Amino acid sequence: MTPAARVQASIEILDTIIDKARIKGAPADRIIADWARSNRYAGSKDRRAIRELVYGAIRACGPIPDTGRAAMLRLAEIDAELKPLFDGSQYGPPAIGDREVPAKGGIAHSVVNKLLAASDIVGTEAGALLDRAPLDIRVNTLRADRGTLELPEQGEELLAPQGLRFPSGTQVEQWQAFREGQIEVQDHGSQWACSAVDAKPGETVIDLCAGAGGKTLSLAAAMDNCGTLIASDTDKRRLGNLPPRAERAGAGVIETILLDPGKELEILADFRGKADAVLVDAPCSGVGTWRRNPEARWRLDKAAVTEFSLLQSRLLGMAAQLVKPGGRIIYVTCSLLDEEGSSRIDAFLTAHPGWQADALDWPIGRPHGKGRRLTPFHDGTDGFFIARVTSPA
Ligand SMILES: C[S@@+](CC[C@H](N)C(=O)[O-])C[C@H]1O[C@@H](n2cnc3c(N)ncnc32)[C@H](O)[C@@H]1O
Repeated sequence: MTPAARVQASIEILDTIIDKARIKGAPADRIIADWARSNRYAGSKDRRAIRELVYGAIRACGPIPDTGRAAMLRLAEIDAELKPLFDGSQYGPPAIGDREVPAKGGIAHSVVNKLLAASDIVGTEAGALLDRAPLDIRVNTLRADRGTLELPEQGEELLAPQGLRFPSGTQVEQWQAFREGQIEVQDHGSQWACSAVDAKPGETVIDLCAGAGGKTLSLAAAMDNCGTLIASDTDKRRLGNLPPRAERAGAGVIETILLDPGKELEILADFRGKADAVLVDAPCSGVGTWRRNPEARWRLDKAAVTEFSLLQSRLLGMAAQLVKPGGRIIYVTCSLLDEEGSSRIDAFLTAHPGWQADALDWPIGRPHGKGRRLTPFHDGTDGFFIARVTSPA
């Protein structure tokens, strides 16, 4: 494909992304993958360049743009090499008209900006939410150790004991160490969220919202495959991705349990009052992951945040019934909105007298409410709120 044809293809993909974002349909990643599947003439270099252009344009726009072309024109305002590619050539985008207006820049639409400001996310702190994320891995101690593992590239050692950082886009999935389960892709902040669980061999630990098990695998390593580790979720497809990952990682201790929304506690009845720790990695708006999903901000509205906050409180209430006396709940969201973070823990502590928030005394993040906040700007991680509360003994 010519450079101009790549720009035009990106504009068409952006049109679909914008349409789908308006109706909260398919995410950008899936739309790009679908496009690649149905346009086989695009080689790997074309696909990579198109992906860069699409994500570049999404990052460059603040509120949702009217069209893919307006989004690309916005990117052309900050990337001087793009403008000449609007050349009207075959398969390329038509020349830029005198009256054409690029989409607006900024962080997000005004409602989301207000939500961020209400949680003290402004200025450079807000801008960093749209940076490109590096590629962090966790060395899986069930199969290797950071001190001795040899990798094709030397990563930067991170503060998390098994964390290494590589440049964005490093294809670690192609490394032998990945195929052999010696490393897992996991954001540095997510590694700290797991360390808040402080899971020990022999304990009973429930990862209530396990998804595809990114954090469960880390808990299995911390437990040295010894004890009871339950990975539950209401999403069959996500949870179904966990067993093959666990096998690759040698994490034999994990048991998956599919939950029925509304009947979670019935299904987990055997564990009531038995868990040493319950990790609630709750569904949230994902504000802290905009570096990876910048288009998620076009889908966010106040009603969605309120809906998430209700579910988050319900999950915390469930977790309280699962822990044994003296047990702990670790609450994590990859959001920086207080309504999904510190306010949920405040509400939990008010509704559960006798429970106490633990200090998470770490070399990363800052205290925030009764927990800790990690941000792309300060910590170079995804944005997280992390808190640990302990029940009366
Ligand atoms: C932030 S994601 C979890 C990510 C996962 N822990 C990881 O590290 O990859 C939140 C998960 O909560 C799940 N979920 C939503 N409602 C739930 C419920 N009522 N009970 C348990 N899990 C739920 C979603 O399906 C989603 O997989």
